[in-house]
Amino acid sequence: MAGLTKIYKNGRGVKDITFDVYTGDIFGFLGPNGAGKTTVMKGITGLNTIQKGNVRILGYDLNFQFESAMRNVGSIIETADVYEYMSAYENLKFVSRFYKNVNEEDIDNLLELVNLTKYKQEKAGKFSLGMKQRLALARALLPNPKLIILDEPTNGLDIEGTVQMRNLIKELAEKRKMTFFISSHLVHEVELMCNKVAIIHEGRLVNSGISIESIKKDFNSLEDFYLDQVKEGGKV
Ligand SMILES: Nc1ncnc2c1ncn2[C@@H]1O[C@H](COP(=O)(O)OP(=O)(O)OP(=O)(O)O)[C@@H](O)[C@H]1O
Repeated sequence: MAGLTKIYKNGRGVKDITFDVYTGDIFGFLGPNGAGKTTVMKGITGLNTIQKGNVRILGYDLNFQFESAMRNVGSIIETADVYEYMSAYENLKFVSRFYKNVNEEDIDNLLELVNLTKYKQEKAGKFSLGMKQRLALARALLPNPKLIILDEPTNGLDIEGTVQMRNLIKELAEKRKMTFFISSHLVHEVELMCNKVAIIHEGRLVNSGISIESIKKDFNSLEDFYLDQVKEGGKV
């Protein structure tokens, strides 16, 4: 992504966001509330129009080859929307009609993967937030995407739900070689889940695409690094 800019009418938004996510990364996009994470994620999934900048996904230019670019992308942006009046199975079955080559076995495998087999026939409206998040993730995985974009996937989850989601993401990255781009305002969560981090603050990128392992050679924690970086930018 190079120079991504989206300024809303009220003057807020994001400016000149540039970084690369590489295959196999679990890339954390870290920033406080209102920093601009969702705006960037909407920009790279076509949910809002960007005013400037280029986004390439798996070699495809988002401006000119949108469908090819998005064919390999699964995403959950803002809310884990599920159809509450449908069962877990029906949710996946319904959405699977939009994709070629998804069969019953794939749906069962996904339900198993996100630990919802037991609740296959239960209405999603009765699910906990964690279960809804996992169902939404299963739905995003239906087309077997190479890149998964998740906006605050552990937001509002309890400890168990958070651990389950984190382990699931790590498992998918390791075993299925999926690449993740994940936004979060939770520094510890990013430290535990991701291998790289970019920091956004007040609509500007403070730092981009650094390996967390290398950060921890110089800093006690990602939190110390974050505070150092944001201070250096004169922001706190
Ligand atoms: N549709 C909109 N119209 C005007 N301003 C907006 C709009 N959407 C977001 N903003 C503003 O743009 C800035 C970035 O918002 P954004 O939702 O991208 O931040 P975020 O980092 O995702 O925050 P959060 O973690 O709270 O969701 C904020 O100041 C927000 O108030």
